[in-house]
Amino acid sequence: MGRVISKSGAIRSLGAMSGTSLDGVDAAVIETDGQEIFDFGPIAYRAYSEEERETLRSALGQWHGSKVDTAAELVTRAHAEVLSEFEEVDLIGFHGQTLAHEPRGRGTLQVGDGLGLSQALGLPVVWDFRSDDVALGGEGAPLAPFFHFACAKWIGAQEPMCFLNLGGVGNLTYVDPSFDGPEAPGALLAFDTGPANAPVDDLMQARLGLPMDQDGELARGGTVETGALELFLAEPFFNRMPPKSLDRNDFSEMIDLVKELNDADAVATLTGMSAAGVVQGMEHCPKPPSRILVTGGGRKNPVLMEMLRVSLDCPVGPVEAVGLDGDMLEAQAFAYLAVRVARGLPTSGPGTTGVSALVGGGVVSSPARGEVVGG
Ligand SMILES: Nc1ncnc2c1ncn2[C@@H]1O[C@H](COP(=O)(O)OP(=O)(O)OP(=O)(O)O)[C@@H](O)[C@H]1O
Ligand SMILES: CC(=O)N[C@H]1[C@@H]2OC[C@@H](O2)[C@@H](O)[C@@H]1O[C@H](C)C(=O)O
Repeated sequence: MGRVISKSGAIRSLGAMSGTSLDGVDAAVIETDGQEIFDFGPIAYRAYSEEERETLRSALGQWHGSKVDTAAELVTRAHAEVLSEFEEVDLIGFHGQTLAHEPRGRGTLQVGDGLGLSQALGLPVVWDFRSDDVALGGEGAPLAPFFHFACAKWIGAQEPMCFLNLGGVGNLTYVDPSFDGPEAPGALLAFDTGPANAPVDDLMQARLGLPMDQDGELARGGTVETGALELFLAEPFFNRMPPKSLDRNDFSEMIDLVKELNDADAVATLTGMSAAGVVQGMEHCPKPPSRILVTGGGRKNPVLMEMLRVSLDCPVGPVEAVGLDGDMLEAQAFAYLAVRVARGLPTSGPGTTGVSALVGGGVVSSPARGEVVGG
């Protein structure tokens, strides 16, 4: 059982993320006051089984109905399993699983029952992080940037730099650490860069029954088909000014652009598209960044990383180079954001989601009191 959340001082917060790759639940503890990172704590991972992944996949793009309910139950159960392993935690930040994201349309949907988790675990749970931002006209994503600002301070960055997350979707955060906090205009610029691993994973699954192109082995032997790459870059998304965000399957028709290609060329071309989206996105950085630190599963794909290195004129490397954990950064982000919500601090702003003013989203559910909106 955790302590009562105080108004100041360090909180041990446990964050959990079920990302767009549908691979599993990442969970990680951090100690923070909602501004500074004091320490990183234990981590855990709970993979989805093949059957569970299929259940989630079949609910993607749906807003209600039995598939959504089944997915939500599965997400809540998987989180309860992994989160109950942790001890000495004060607060939980529960992202849930995004099934649909249409910020300028029907909204954004992250499934999983935060109130039920709170009651099962006996701890306050912060959840539904994105809805308020969307309701106020923001993209609702990406939300990790306020945490990236704290990470830049934690690593002692002095110059503008970028964090690049290569998950199912890619997202980039430009951080200028000369500002005092993430709320300051100009401290952050963030947006989704395009699809990252999702199209490669989908093609590998459809053609070869494999979940990913492990270590870029197939792409390494293929050639990028430039015609398909040009068609991809002609998509209106790439001409839009940031902030901007994507749903996992917004670019699922990319697979059609490579349908005539052999497996190696098709995967190489989809990998090249992911890299090209990032390269295009880098043009929006207000100043040239001193380095790009890469997080998410795509940093383990040497072919994708090499494509980025040859096209970008600043050092590109995994976040492990500065002592961060690229498998856990998103879970840590939602642990950090939970503390900000509990303390009434904003979690997004004009530079990160395009919302017109700072927003502190999120719902706080406590086991005793039920649901309380806001921090
Ligand atoms: N060794 C590897 N070689 C190639 N690709 C890899 C490797 N390891 C992981 N990946 C890719 O990374 C993906 C998982 O990335 P990650 O866990 O960052 O995604 P996510 O958090 O679910 O997505 P998002 O950040 O969009 O929510 C896998 O689906 C796979 O495509
Ligand atoms: C709607 C949604 O869940 N978006 C995710 C997704 O995965 C990567 C990218 O698209 C990013 O915008 C976001 O996640 C990260 C954690 C974020 O909010 O920062």
